[in-house]
Amino acid sequence: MQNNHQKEHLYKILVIGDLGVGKTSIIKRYVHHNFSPNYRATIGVDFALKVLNWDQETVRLQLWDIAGQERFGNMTRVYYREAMGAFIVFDVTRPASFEAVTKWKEDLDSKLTLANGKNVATVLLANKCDQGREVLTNNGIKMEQFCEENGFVGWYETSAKENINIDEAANCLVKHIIASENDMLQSEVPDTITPQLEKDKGGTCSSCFRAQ
Ligand SMILES: Nc1nc2c(ncn2[C@@H]2O[C@H](COP(=O)(O)OP(=O)(O)OP(=O)(O)O)[C@@H](O)[C@H]2O)c(=O)[nH]1
Repeated sequence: MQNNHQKEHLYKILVIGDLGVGKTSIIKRYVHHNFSPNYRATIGVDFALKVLNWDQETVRLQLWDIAGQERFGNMTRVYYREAMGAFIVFDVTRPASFEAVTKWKEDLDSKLTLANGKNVATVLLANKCDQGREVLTNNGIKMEQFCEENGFVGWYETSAKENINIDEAANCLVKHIIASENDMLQSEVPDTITPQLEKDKGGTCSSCFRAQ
Protein backbone atom coordinates (compact mmCIF):
# COMPACT_ATOMS: atom_id res chain seq x y z
CA MET A 1 0.00 0.00 0.00
CA GLN A 2 1.36 3.39 -0.93
CA ASN A 3 1.86 5.96 1.78
CA ASN A 4 0.94 9.36 0.36
CA HIS A 5 2.05 11.08 3.52
CA GLN A 6 5.64 9.93 3.37
CA LYS A 7 7.92 12.74 4.50
CA GLU A 8 10.56 14.00 2.10
CA HIS A 9 13.85 15.68 2.87
CA LEU A 10 16.11 17.38 0.35
CA TYR A 11 19.69 18.00 1.39
CA LYS A 12 22.41 19.75 -0.55
CA ILE A 13 25.76 18.08 0.02
CA LEU A 14 29.13 19.46 -1.06
CA VAL A 15 31.93 17.18 -2.21
CA ILE A 16 35.23 19.04 -2.02
CA GLY A 17 38.95 18.34 -1.93
CA ASP A 18 42.07 18.71 -4.07
CA LEU A 19 42.32 17.94 -7.78
CA GLY A 20 42.06 14.30 -8.75
CA VAL A 21 41.40 12.86 -5.28
CA GLY A 22 38.34 11.02 -6.58
CA LYS A 23 35.32 13.25 -5.86
CA THR A 24 33.60 12.57 -9.18
CA SER A 25 34.43 8.86 -8.93
CA ILE A 26 32.94 8.56 -5.44
CA ILE A 27 29.71 10.21 -6.59
CA LYS A 28 29.62 8.05 -9.71
CA ARG A 29 30.04 4.91 -7.64
CA TYR A 30 27.43 6.01 -5.10
CA VAL A 31 24.79 7.17 -7.60
CA HIS A 32 25.45 5.20 -10.79
CA HIS A 33 27.22 2.12 -9.35
CA ASN A 34 30.15 2.28 -11.75
CA PHE A 35 33.79 3.38 -11.98
CA SER A 36 36.06 4.63 -14.75
CA PRO A 37 39.88 4.66 -14.49
CA ASN A 38 40.08 7.65 -16.85
CA TYR A 39 40.56 11.10 -15.38
CA ARG A 40 38.60 14.03 -16.73
CA ALA A 41 38.86 17.09 -14.53
CA THR A 42 35.56 18.60 -13.44
CA ILE A 43 35.10 22.17 -14.63
CA GLY A 44 33.15 24.33 -12.19
CA VAL A 45 30.54 22.08 -10.63
CA ASP A 46 28.59 18.92 -11.54
CA PHE A 47 25.43 17.64 -9.91
CA ALA A 48 23.99 14.25 -9.08
CA LEU A 49 20.91 13.14 -7.19
CA LYS A 50 20.72 10.14 -4.86
CA VAL A 51 17.40 9.04 -3.38
CA LEU A 52 17.38 7.04 -0.14
CA ASN A 53 14.65 5.41 1.89
CA TRP A 54 15.38 6.41 5.45
CA ASP A 55 13.14 5.08 8.24
CA GLN A 56 10.05 5.17 6.02
CA GLU A 57 10.91 8.66 4.85
CA THR A 58 12.49 9.76 1.58
CA VAL A 59 15.83 11.52 1.63
CA ARG A 60 17.05 13.19 -1.57
CA LEU A 61 20.72 14.05 -1.63
CA GLN A 62 21.69 16.71 -4.11
CA LEU A 63 25.42 16.12 -4.50
CA TRP A 64 27.53 19.07 -5.63
CA ASP A 65 30.76 17.84 -7.18
CA ILE A 66 32.98 20.89 -6.97
CA ALA A 67 36.11 20.93 -9.14
CA GLY A 68 39.37 20.69 -7.18
CA GLN A 69 40.62 23.70 -9.09
CA GLU A 70 37.76 25.84 -7.75
CA ARG A 71 39.54 26.46 -4.48
CA PHE A 72 41.05 29.69 -5.60
CA GLY A 73 38.03 30.75 -7.60
CA ASN A 74 35.69 33.38 -6.25
CA MET A 75 32.56 31.38 -7.12
CA THR A 76 32.97 29.06 -4.17
CA ARG A 77 30.81 30.98 -1.74
CA VAL A 78 27.89 30.68 -4.14
CA TYR A 79 28.42 26.94 -4.46
CA TYR A 80 28.44 26.52 -0.68
CA ARG A 81 25.17 28.35 -0.08
CA GLU A 82 22.42 26.38 1.74
CA ALA A 83 24.40 23.16 1.90
CA MET A 84 23.51 20.92 4.84
CA GLY A 85 26.53 18.66 4.77
CA ALA A 86 29.88 18.01 3.12
CA PHE A 87 32.41 15.39 2.24
CA ILE A 88 36.02 16.47 2.20
CA VAL A 89 38.08 14.01 0.19
CA PHE A 90 41.82 13.30 0.07
CA ASP A 91 43.91 10.69 -1.73
CA VAL A 92 45.67 8.26 0.63
CA THR A 93 48.63 8.04 -1.76
CA ARG A 94 49.20 11.82 -1.94
CA PRO A 95 50.25 13.49 1.35
CA ALA A 96 49.74 16.98 -0.12
CA SER A 97 46.05 16.24 -0.64
CA PHE A 98 45.77 15.40 3.08
CA GLU A 99 47.61 18.58 4.05
CA ALA A 100 45.00 20.51 2.07
CA VAL A 101 42.14 18.99 4.11
CA THR A 102 42.36 21.52 6.95
CA LYS A 103 42.39 24.35 4.40
CA TRP A 104 39.26 23.01 2.73
CA LYS A 105 37.60 22.67 6.14
CA GLU A 106 38.55 26.21 7.18
CA ASP A 107 37.31 27.56 3.86
CA LEU A 108 34.01 25.71 4.27
CA ASP A 109 33.45 26.80 7.87
CA SER A 110 34.33 30.42 7.09
CA LYS A 111 31.84 30.60 4.23
CA LEU A 112 28.98 28.48 5.50
CA THR A 113 27.17 28.12 8.81
CA LEU A 114 23.75 26.72 9.67
CA ALA A 115 20.91 28.95 10.86
CA ASN A 116 21.87 28.11 14.47
CA GLY A 117 25.45 29.27 13.89
CA LYS A 118 26.92 25.75 13.91
CA ASN A 119 29.09 24.28 11.18
CA VAL A 120 27.59 21.87 8.68
CA ALA A 121 28.16 18.16 9.28
CA THR A 122 31.31 17.12 7.45
CA VAL A 123 32.71 13.63 6.87
CA LEU A 124 36.34 13.08 5.86
CA LEU A 125 37.03 10.52 3.12
CA ALA A 126 40.46 8.90 2.77
CA ASN A 127 39.99 7.75 -0.81
CA LYS A 128 41.86 5.27 -3.07
CA CYS A 129 42.45 2.92 -0.15
CA ASP A 130 42.74 0.11 -2.73
CA GLN A 131 46.16 1.63 -3.56
CA GLY A 132 47.66 1.52 -0.07
CA ARG A 133 47.53 3.63 3.07
CA GLU A 134 50.63 5.77 2.71
CA VAL A 135 49.24 8.94 4.22
CA LEU A 136 47.54 7.08 7.06
CA THR A 137 50.50 4.98 8.15
CA ASN A 138 53.56 7.14 7.40
CA ASN A 139 53.01 10.26 9.45
CA GLY A 140 51.64 8.85 12.67
CA ILE A 141 48.37 10.73 12.42
CA LYS A 142 45.63 9.59 14.75
CA MET A 143 42.61 10.06 12.54
CA GLU A 144 40.04 10.07 15.35
CA GLN A 145 41.95 12.83 17.08
CA PHE A 146 42.40 14.71 13.81
CA CYS A 147 38.65 14.56 13.20
CA GLU A 148 37.78 15.77 16.67
CA GLU A 149 40.28 18.62 16.50
CA ASN A 150 39.10 19.73 13.09
CA GLY A 151 35.36 19.29 13.55
CA PHE A 152 34.66 16.27 11.34
CA VAL A 153 31.75 14.09 12.45
CA GLY A 154 33.47 11.00 11.10
CA TRP A 155 36.00 9.58 8.65
CA TYR A 156 36.16 6.59 6.34
CA GLU A 157 38.75 4.89 4.20
CA THR A 158 37.02 4.63 0.85
CA SER A 159 37.62 3.26 -2.61
CA ALA A 160 35.46 4.36 -5.51
CA LYS A 161 37.20 1.68 -7.55
CA GLU A 162 36.44 -1.22 -5.22
CA ASN A 163 33.25 0.23 -3.75
CA ILE A 164 34.52 0.36 -0.18
CA ASN A 165 32.73 2.33 2.56
CA ILE A 166 30.94 4.81 0.32
CA ASP A 167 27.40 3.89 1.40
CA GLU A 168 28.57 3.78 5.03
CA ALA A 169 30.10 7.26 4.80
CA ALA A 170 26.95 8.67 3.20
CA ASN A 171 24.76 7.11 5.89
CA CYS A 172 26.95 8.65 8.56
CA LEU A 173 26.60 12.07 6.93
CA VAL A 174 22.81 11.79 6.54
CA LYS A 175 22.44 10.74 10.15
CA HIS A 176 24.34 13.81 11.33
CA ILE A 177 22.46 16.13 8.97
CA ILE A 178 19.15 14.90 10.35
CA ALA A 179 20.46 15.37 13.88
CA SER A 180 21.50 18.96 13.15
CA GLU A 181 18.16 19.65 11.48
CA ASN A 182 16.34 18.37 14.58
CA ASP A 183 18.63 20.48 16.70
CA MET A 184 17.72 23.61 14.72
CA LEU A 185 14.00 22.85 14.82
CA GLN A 186 14.09 22.30 18.55
CA SER A 187 15.79 25.60 19.16
CA GLU A 188 13.16 27.40 17.03
CA VAL A 189 10.02 25.89 18.55
CA PRO A 190 8.57 26.41 22.06
CA ASP A 191 9.11 23.60 24.57
CA THR A 192 5.53 22.31 24.28
CA ILE A 193 6.09 21.20 20.69
CA THR A 194 9.16 19.09 20.13
CA PRO A 195 9.41 18.13 16.49
CA GLN A 196 11.47 15.09 15.65
CA LEU A 197 12.13 14.37 12.03
CA GLU A 198 13.58 11.10 12.96
CA LYS A 199 13.64 9.28 16.26
CA ASP A 200 16.70 7.75 17.86
CA LYS A 201 19.06 8.71 15.07
CA GLY A 202 20.57 11.89 16.40
CA GLY A 203 23.49 12.83 18.56
CA THR A 204 27.13 12.18 18.18
CA CYS A 205 28.05 8.84 16.83
CA SER A 206 31.30 7.32 17.94
CA SER A 207 30.87 4.51 15.42
CA CYS A 208 31.33 7.09 12.66
CA PHE A 209 34.90 7.60 13.80
CA ARG A 210 36.24 4.58 12.07
CA ALA A 211 37.63 3.30 8.84
CA GLN A 212 36.67 -0.15 7.63
N1 LIG B 1 42.64 3.27 -7.70
C1 LIG B 1 41.71 4.19 -7.54
N2 LIG B 1 41.60 5.22 -8.41
C2 LIG B 1 40.63 6.14 -8.19
C3 LIG B 1 39.73 6.06 -7.10
N3 LIG B 1 38.90 7.12 -7.15
C4 LIG B 1 39.25 7.82 -8.23
N4 LIG B 1 40.29 7.24 -8.87
C5 LIG B 1 40.96 7.74 -10.09
O1 LIG B 1 41.55 9.01 -9.81
C6 LIG B 1 41.44 9.87 -10.93
C7 LIG B 1 40.75 11.16 -10.53
O2 LIG B 1 39.41 10.86 -10.15
P1 LIG B 1 38.24 11.94 -10.21
O3 LIG B 1 37.06 11.28 -9.62
O4 LIG B 1 38.11 12.51 -11.56
O5 LIG B 1 38.84 13.06 -9.23
P2 LIG B 1 38.20 14.46 -8.82
O6 LIG B 1 38.53 14.67 -7.39
O7 LIG B 1 36.77 14.52 -9.18
O8 LIG B 1 39.05 15.48 -9.72
P3 LIG B 1 38.72 17.04 -10.10
O9 LIG B 1 37.45 17.04 -10.87
O10 LIG B 1 39.87 17.47 -10.92
O11 LIG B 1 38.67 17.83 -8.84
C8 LIG B 1 40.70 9.09 -12.02
O12 LIG B 1 41.65 8.54 -12.90
C9 LIG B 1 39.99 8.00 -11.25
O13 LIG B 1 39.79 6.83 -12.00
C10 LIG B 1 39.86 4.95 -6.20
O14 LIG B 1 39.14 4.78 -5.21
N5 LIG B 1 40.87 4.06 -6.46
